[in-house]
Amino acid sequence: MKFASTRDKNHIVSFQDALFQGLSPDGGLYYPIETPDLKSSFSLFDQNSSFQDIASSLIVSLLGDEIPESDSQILAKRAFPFSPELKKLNDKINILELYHGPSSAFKDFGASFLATSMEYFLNDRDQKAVILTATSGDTGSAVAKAFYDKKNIDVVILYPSGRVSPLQEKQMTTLGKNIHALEVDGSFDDCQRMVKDSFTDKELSGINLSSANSINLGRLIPQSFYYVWAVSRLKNASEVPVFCVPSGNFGNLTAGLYAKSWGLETGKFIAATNRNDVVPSYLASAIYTPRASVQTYSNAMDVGAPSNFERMQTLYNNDVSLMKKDIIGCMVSDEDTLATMKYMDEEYGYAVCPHTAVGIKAAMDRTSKESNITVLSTAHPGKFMEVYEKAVGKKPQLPASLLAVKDLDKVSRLISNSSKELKKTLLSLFS
Ligand SMILES: N[C@@H](CCOP(=O)(O)O)C(=O)O
Repeated sequence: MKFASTRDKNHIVSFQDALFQGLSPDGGLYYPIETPDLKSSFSLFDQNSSFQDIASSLIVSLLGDEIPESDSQILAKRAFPFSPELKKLNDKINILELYHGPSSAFKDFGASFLATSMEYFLNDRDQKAVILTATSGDTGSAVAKAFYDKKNIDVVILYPSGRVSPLQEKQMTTLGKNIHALEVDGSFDDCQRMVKDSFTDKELSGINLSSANSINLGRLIPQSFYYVWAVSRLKNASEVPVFCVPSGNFGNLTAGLYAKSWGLETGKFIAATNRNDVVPSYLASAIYTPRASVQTYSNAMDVGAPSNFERMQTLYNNDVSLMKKDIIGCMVSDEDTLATMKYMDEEYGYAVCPHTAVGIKAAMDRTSKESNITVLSTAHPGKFMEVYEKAVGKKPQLPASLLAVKDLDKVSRLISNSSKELKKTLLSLFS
């Protein structure tokens, strides 16, 4: 499979180049130019197919010209020593738990595959890489875990000061070694802008920069694998599954749309956002107006200019009516988010994080129209202890990954929200 830039369809690269460039030099995002028909491979998967088997088969189908079959099995095994879990909530709603990996969030699937495949290709290349990542909370912690102590790779994480949960911050700032945390006096959108500016800055061309955000295809492609895994578990349902995806930067949703374009049998996708609802607004008005993000209880989705919107527009030829055939937008308020967390505890004895609550509320509002909805559960509720306590009135249980960092001291460097200051910092660290 080959990949082109969303800003120039004639700029075509291999997977390996897309992986190490992160962003295309013209500022666009790489997208798959081919649309393989994988229906027949999908039909072979069932309840007994493990996540690793599905991942390895998709690596061959999608990236087989660069990763041979024998290596795909090794890569899948190395990248995914954890798996999604599917839980039935009621007759109409299932929950796809994606937080059983090392940082307790769905980003582990993408981050772990990215780190594993970069290490795999770096073995053949005589070079070092610096991974620059913007995070509103979950990406940074997953990337820190996935790349920790990897040879020839340094990671720089930019996060908005005071706008990630205390435990997310601990996950990013306590590892040390090759993981550098920059606390930015600004919003996630500032962090994302600063990262993108660095990719096109000629003075930084001496540093081999790449990204671990969903702008990097190596992060995005593996996120499609769990949709395929979920459908393999939901095969006997009378209706095809509708996926409800809590969305911020829209990488998770875009990965699902790609899987559908490759022949995965799904219904529509519900794009569930918090008050940062630029995509639902676009679907309603056909006018795209990115804007400064506002702070909400579902902080990892506080994104005012979602990166992957560019890929979504390319997929649907900039045609909003085509996009609306596949995507339903839904905005969930902070009040409803907290109320849903409480409701889930009282009604089902099931703890959910604020982002998953946004998805569940959006799904519950659609059950009069859809009867087989799978909500992607994005993170362990323990990562958002303070919001959980506020909503439910008790503390969530913490998984081992969070207990391990809870009492460690954070080490971060505070910088302003200027691309110039980031440049200075990168040059001082890596030249
Ligand atoms: N929600 C994200 C924001 C970055 O999104 P990404 O999927 O492009 O990495 C986060 O938790 O950092």
